[in-house]
Amino acid sequence: MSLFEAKNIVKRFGGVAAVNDLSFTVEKGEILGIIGPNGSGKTTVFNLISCFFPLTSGEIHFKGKRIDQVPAHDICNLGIGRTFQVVKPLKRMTVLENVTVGAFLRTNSMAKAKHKAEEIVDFCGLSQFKDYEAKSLPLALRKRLEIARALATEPELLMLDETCAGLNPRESEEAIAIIKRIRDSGMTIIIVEHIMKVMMGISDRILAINFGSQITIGKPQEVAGHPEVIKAYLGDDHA
Ligand SMILES: Nc1ncnc2c1ncn2[C@@H]1O[C@H](COP(=O)(O)OP(=O)(O)OP(=O)(O)O)[C@@H](O)[C@H]1O
Repeated sequence: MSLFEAKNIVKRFGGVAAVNDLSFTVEKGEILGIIGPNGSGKTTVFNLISCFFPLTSGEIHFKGKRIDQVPAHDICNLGIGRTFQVVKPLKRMTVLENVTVGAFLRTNSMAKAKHKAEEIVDFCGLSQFKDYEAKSLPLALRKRLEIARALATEPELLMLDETCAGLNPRESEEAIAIIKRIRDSGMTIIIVEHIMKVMMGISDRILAINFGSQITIGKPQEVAGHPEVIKAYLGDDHA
């Protein structure tokens, strides 16, 4: 049984099918990358998985249970963590406090939550900033904090939405190094990134979508060479 399964999921906003009959699985320990041009439905897929929006039709299963009817605030409890394309830290709290809030999902003990948060802050390379207010951090560190907050909830499936967007090449490399460390810890990840090189290097499989529908799914090399993927990214002349 797959850890995660989306079955024929559809999301319509008025007349627009943002996600149109997508089906895919994610195996335990796997990294699935989702690629597609702007507006192709990647963030909507994340919002459907985290029950931010109700499905128009289809089903979502996690650990063998149907979860698409679960209230959004319970999704994290079930073991699905996510970051947002637009980062949303608790601005007036420090880095450590932000991560501690996440850790409270799994414990009522302040000491245990703080200990867990310290470990994760360290893992994400944020130790020297742990007493900084979140609002004072530059974007690259706020993005790292976003990952740390999600990790603190001890997810079994982590969804990373454009962690490298807005970062310069050096900051992107640092973010990728953290994502690789998370991968090496055995975490199951669904990742959306615009930088193809990042997606090729980090994903076990890639799901390519356009207009909310699947173009293809498979190993990174196969997907990158697929004529429809090349066409979606570069236009007809290159396919
Ligand atoms: N809340 C909403 N209401 C109406 N339409 C929406 C909503 N959210 C997304 N859409 C539409 O659904 C489609 C898919 O958008 P989505 O943000 O999922 O794409 P994306 O692949 O994540 O784009 P990007 O790469 O630019 O972040 C777009 O046409 C978008 O305008």
